[in-house]
Amino acid sequence: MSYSLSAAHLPADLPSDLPADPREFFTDVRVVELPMTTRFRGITSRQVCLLRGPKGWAEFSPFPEYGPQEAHRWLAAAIEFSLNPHGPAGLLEPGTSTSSASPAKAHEVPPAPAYSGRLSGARVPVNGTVPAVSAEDVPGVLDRFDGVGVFKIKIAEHGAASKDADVARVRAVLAASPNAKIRLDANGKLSIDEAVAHLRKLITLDGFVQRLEYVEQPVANVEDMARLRERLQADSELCGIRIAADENIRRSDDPLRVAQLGAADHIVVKAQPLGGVAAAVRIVQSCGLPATVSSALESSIGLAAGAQLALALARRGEGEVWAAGLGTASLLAADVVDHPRRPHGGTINTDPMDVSVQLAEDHRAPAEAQEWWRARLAACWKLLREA
Ligand SMILES: O=C(O)CCC(=O)C1=CC=C[C@@H](O)[C@@H]1C(=O)O
Ligand SMILES: [Mg+2]
Repeated sequence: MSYSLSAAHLPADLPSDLPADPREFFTDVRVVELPMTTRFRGITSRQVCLLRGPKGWAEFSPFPEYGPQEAHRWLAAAIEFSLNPHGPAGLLEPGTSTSSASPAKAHEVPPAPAYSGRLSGARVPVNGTVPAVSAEDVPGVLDRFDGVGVFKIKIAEHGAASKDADVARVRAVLAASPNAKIRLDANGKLSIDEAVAHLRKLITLDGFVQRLEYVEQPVANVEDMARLRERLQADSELCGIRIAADENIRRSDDPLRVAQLGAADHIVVKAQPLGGVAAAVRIVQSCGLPATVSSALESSIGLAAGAQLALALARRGEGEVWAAGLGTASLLAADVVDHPRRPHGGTINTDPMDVSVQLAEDHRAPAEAQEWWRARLAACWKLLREA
């Protein structure tokens, strides 16, 4: 199956008549810097750019190290959301589950474990996210995620050298939350051999195998993911372990390669990096693998696009949904809305929200950051108009 990134990643309903100047489309632009409760992904504060579009606020917040080619898809997502704050219409017909569709390559996919959540009204179930903290800090982190039934635990922050700390952290989560399922995320920081060695150690933990849903991006490149998956399947101790692709989907020029190579049992999709809700749904449909929606560490404004994506996939799966990695407002020590979109009872609100002008002022980013984000917005806008 051939796949063109630019066409498939951009929302079908992106207006063709975008004005030359983004300020004619976004009537208010605010750059904020939000402190975090815990270091995550190497940062202790998160800068995001808030944009008021035709139908409300949206967020543009590619990570600072991403160049315009990658970041312009994030802007497509902001445009889409600012035009469709309740999600693009007519995306999915209920009753056609994306989770049970066949993968693009005939590679045996083990049956999915019990779904980790069920859609309830306008709220979606979420996982808690455990940064690479020390084992003793685990209970404090878990407390921030009210009622969640699954925790995603970061591992391999320093590659294989993190093994002992990872084992201690995972053990602490299993002990502190005895009924929760777990997921691991290595962000591609292990080699195949290191991933196998890590997993051999982790499976010795009480309850690990039974409670593990999947390991997200254990190794970096998609070919290695396929090799590792084959190796796990052939290993009598590790054969039940499922692999999920994250970076191989959201940072790839060809997200469908994951399914074509049989590189994963599961995919992680994020609304902003994939160019919006409609584009992400198309990728899930084309991959034909079960999907978890996750955040890009957005403010409560940006999390709404992820929540709409989770709702769209859940409707298609007749209400069943993998708990989304959208509980990350709990990793922020400040937000830009009056009632942050933090998990309660294991779910988050999916409603569009208004930026609090007061909070946006309180957390206004420094002048040089304002300038940098405005230049970035202009560069990405230009690329989108040329696409
Ligand atoms: O999925 C989650 O539980 C939370 C979101 C999350 O883990 C991430 C958000 C932003 C950047 C990423 O490095 C990271 C991820 O790898 O999934
Ligand atoms: Mg990840």
